[in-house]
Amino acid sequence: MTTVRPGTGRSAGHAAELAAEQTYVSGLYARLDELRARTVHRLEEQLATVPHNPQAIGEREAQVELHTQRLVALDAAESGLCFGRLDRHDADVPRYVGRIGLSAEDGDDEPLLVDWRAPAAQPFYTATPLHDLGVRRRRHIRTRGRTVESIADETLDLSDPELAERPGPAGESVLLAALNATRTGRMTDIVRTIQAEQDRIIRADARGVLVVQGGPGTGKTAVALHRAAYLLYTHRERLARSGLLVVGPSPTFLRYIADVLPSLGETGVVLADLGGLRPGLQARAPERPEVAEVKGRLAMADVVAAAVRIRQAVLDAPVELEIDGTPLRFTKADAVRVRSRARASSRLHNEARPAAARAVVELVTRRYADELGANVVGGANLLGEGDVAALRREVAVEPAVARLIDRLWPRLTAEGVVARLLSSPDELTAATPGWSETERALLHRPASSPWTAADVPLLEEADELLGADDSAQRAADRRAAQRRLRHAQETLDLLHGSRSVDNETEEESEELSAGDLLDAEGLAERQEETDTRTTAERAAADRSWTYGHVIVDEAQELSAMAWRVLLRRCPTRSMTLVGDVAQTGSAAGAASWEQVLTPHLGSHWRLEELTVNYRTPAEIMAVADRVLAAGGSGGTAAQAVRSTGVAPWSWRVADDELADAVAEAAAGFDKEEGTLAVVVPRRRLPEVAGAVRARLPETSTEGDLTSGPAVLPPDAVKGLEFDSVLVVDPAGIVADGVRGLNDLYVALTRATQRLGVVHPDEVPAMLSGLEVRG
Ligand SMILES: Nc1ncnc2c1ncn2[C@@H]1O[C@H](COP(=O)(O)OP(=O)(O)OP(=O)(O)O)[C@@H](O)[C@H]1O
Repeated sequence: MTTVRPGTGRSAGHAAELAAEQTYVSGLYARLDELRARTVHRLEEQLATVPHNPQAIGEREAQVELHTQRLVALDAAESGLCFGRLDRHDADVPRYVGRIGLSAEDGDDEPLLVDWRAPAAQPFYTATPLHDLGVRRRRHIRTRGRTVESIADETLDLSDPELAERPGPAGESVLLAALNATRTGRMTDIVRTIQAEQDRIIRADARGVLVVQGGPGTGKTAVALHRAAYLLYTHRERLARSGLLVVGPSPTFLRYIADVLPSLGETGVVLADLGGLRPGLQARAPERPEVAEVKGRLAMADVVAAAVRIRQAVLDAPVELEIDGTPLRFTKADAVRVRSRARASSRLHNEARPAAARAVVELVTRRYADELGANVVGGANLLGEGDVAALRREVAVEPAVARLIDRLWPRLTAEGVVARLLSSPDELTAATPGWSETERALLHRPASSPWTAADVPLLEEADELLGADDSAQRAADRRAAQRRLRHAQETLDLLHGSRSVDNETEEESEELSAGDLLDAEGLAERQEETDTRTTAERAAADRSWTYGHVIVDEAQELSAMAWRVLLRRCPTRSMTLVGDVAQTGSAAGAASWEQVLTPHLGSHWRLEELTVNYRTPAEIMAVADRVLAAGGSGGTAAQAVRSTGVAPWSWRVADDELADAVAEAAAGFDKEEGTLAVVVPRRRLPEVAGAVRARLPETSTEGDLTSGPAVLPPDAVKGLEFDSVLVVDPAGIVADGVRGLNDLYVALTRATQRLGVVHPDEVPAMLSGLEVRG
């Protein structure tokens, strides 16, 4: 395939330039088709092979996975394959920038297309007239399908007289077009318009903890996701093995961002919110903020540890046992001895259970031997070592002894420990010395209560303390391995025996048999089951998995206990944490990054800031900034990059007419104008959602943002955005939240175009500048 590169086009007219770019872009698509066809062919070949042993199955699965990934990346690149071009001082041919890298078959020096993540593409995002990085001209190419619709040039070399005829903020207009586009309810990628301050963060060193602080709409989420794609590209091999985890604040938010990485050709990332982080559990029950705050305190680590220790019991009274008709007494002092020995044997409860069991069996055996071997005339015990060993075996299988072991040192699960702790007032009191009754009452709940997100760190903490008594599993694994080895040896013997030594010619004796190539151990290994799941699938299913990189969005919301969970998942501390301390809604969350990170990381983290708000128009930011100034905590407001000329409005209605008024206001938004969110204090949610749904049946409250208006409480809109936002009862939002002003700030800053406020009382003073509707 040949690809025509258009000339630099200094004298060509615009139409000719456009036509030349079309030819080039068509060439790129032809190459994409070629690669896709080749990949499909390879995939089909692999799928057609019939592997004959587990190792071959593993190899085939790996190949299938490789080609599938490649195909996903090629498919993802279809829309907007090429979006930029750099003309450079020192090169004759232009450099094209796009969603993936493409090279010509013959390995042309300059690739046909440079992946946006490659170092060679960076000047597309960062070159300026002052620091042109060797770039004369930057061209933005807009395509629809495979057709080049427009080109827009930016001149960086102002001394070039020809280029100087066409200076202008082309980059700005491309950006503004992207920002003004109607929203679909699903976040999209921003590869065409990444800004220089964002690019710096996306490409920052993967090592260490990077905190990205930025006001609303500064692109923190977008940057975090593009950084994930960048890291996967730059450290592909390492992260393919260890995996990358992206943590967001809620399932709705995860749905909202779910398309971004696949659209960048990356599918091997684990997305989770705190409630979904524990394999096999979806902790989704609602939680009162004050309860979540207590559960999130660092002190809960000690409480969970105490709850585990409480289960390592001693006896209130001696236990009477009878073994083969012989009565035996197991005393309180015996129980204390068992506990000391087990505690000394291991830090982890379940791993110490065999030691506890051994100690019980030993003590009972000694008592038993004392009874049976007692010399009636005094003097030494009459039983020999062999006799005692026989008694020990008898004791070990005695059901009453097994019950005693279970009582003194039960096998524990995290769910069992935490459920009992939270539902038992006695255990709560014992595990929380020095706490107030009010605090204990907040923790207390019925035994059968469903799990909440704030419970997840407690469960994970318990798991850390429990470990697993995997002695039975290890013994079973050993037996299975021995069986495989025996079987492999027999197979090899059979193969060897089938060669008749007498008839062996010289040539035949030179032939290698399976036995020559492989010993029994090698063959046994091949027969082991091969895990054919992808890294992401394995990581998501394994609570002890440690990731190569962890990205946390809305990181300000996490409690101290949640940080412990995430830091355990990333022992290398290669992490990107993005958030805004001015948007913290949860009481357990951060008022400042120092406050939340110092206990875990000391000063081992670095801070970057994003300063431009790409979402919220200046008219709305002016309102939101007044809320921030009125006492929203921490953070810095970001400068709005555009204004719409549309004034935000407020509408005062009677309290008992509020729901209907909101429904009327919601119906007043034109569907053509994109998505609408109605943000309501939680206590008014049912009433308002009911009224809006009665008027607009497509209304959602479940977090599906792609259909009709979404009626949501303030905590659920964190991280999201909508073309229009109706904030209902702002004073109620402030009064309800633990950090109510922050909640109101978040609600106001979700809008990309229009904002309305419907309120039952006087509008709060800080919102008094709104255009009044009557
Ligand atoms: N460089 C960019 N080009 C185009 N759009 C951008 C750019 N940066 C940000 N945006 C858009 O601005 C909006 C806000 O971005 P994002 O949600 O990432 O901000 P945020 O800082 O996470 O906001 P918040 O903290 O308020 O949730 C999104 O629609 C995003 O696509």
